[in-house]
Amino acid sequence: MFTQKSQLKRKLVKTFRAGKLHLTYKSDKAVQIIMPKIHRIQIGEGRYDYVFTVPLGLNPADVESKLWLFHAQFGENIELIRDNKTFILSVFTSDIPNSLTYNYNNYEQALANKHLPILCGQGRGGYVAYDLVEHPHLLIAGTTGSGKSTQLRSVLTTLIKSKSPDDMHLYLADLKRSEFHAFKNIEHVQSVCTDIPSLERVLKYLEKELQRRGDLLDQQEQTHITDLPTAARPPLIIMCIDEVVLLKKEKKLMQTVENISSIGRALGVFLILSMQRGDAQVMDGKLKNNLTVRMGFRHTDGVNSRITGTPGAEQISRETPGRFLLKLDKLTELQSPYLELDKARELLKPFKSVDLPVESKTSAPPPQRQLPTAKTKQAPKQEELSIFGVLDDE
Ligand SMILES: Nc1ncnc2c1ncn2[C@@H]1O[C@H](COP(=O)(O)OP(=O)(O)OP(=O)(O)O)[C@@H](O)[C@H]1O
Repeated sequence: MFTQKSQLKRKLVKTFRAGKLHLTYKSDKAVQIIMPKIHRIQIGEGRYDYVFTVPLGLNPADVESKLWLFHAQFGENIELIRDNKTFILSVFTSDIPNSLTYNYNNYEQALANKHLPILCGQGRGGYVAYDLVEHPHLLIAGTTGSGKSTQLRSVLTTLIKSKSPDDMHLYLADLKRSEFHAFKNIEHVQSVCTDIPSLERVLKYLEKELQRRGDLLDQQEQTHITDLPTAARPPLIIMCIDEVVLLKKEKKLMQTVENISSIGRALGVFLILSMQRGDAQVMDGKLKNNLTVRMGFRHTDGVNSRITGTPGAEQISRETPGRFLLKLDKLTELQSPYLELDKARELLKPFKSVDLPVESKTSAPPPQRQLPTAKTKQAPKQEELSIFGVLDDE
């Protein structure tokens, strides 16, 4: 280990020298060179990381401007992150896999300690997942066959497996009627809409829910739903709309979607939207700014991938479905887990409630007349629907 670290250190010092990334003091008798200080070299699985700081007098921007030099020395799979005078140079020794079979057990560590863990995939540094509560509202975009639906399936299945139906409610909308069959009658899933009227009802319900949750936070003098005591905390809600572009002409519905994107974070209501390509009209104004995380699968051209917010997604090869660029704090290339429909059905089996007629589940959101409390958190069973009716015109 010691000799390996010495070799790695020499490699970095050589890079500093080649790029003249040091201070040089000359006197009559000698030349003194002050190199950046290497504080740590950490060797991990599939990667090693250097932590170094530049000496006072050397502009840290010079290091950043010579990124090409680090690439020349360490290869393409590196990442250079700067925090003031300190840099972390990560060198990835394993490449991104071309395919990754979904295996929930492998992701448990990446999913831990997150309110709503969004499993993204595997990158050069290992598995990547983030918390939707910390980074609200997700857009998944990519041309046909690029792997969006598979990713949605994996994201939703992972959420269902890792969260209890008391803590998370899902509302799914699929106007193409091609996705989400596997999620019908799953305990967490409050509704699967396949037409505009049913989606309209759900969004109306969510508008009221936002209002109710805002009132609750006022009463409890809290700013975020996750700050409430567990007993008073309503479940986190995710509204997931596949091919949201189909709603473009539905101004009222889009208004609600926008509204959720603006105020949903504090109130515990989040969006996951998907579309085939970045649509400037849909991705206009508020919505664009509020969808803080983007997954850009293969795009057909650079204009669309820039609208999606994942420039470079047009260069993803047709040969690697499931490959995408994740825009979180920065752009990262990842491979999404491949979860086939049959396998998803198998994984979801334990969460199926009684097999009810599809219509009753798809036609209405749960009839929650008041904010769910610990006792009422669980969505009422379907039989109760007929007693309460639909809350549209409350
Ligand atoms: N993560 C993945 N790893 C390997 N292959 C994948 C992955 N995701 C998708 N594929 C392959 O690509 C095909 C298309 O994927 P998918 O249906 O998810 O694309 P899509 O972008 O949703 O397309 P559409 O918009 O037409 O529905 C899948 O049938 C599968 O063969």
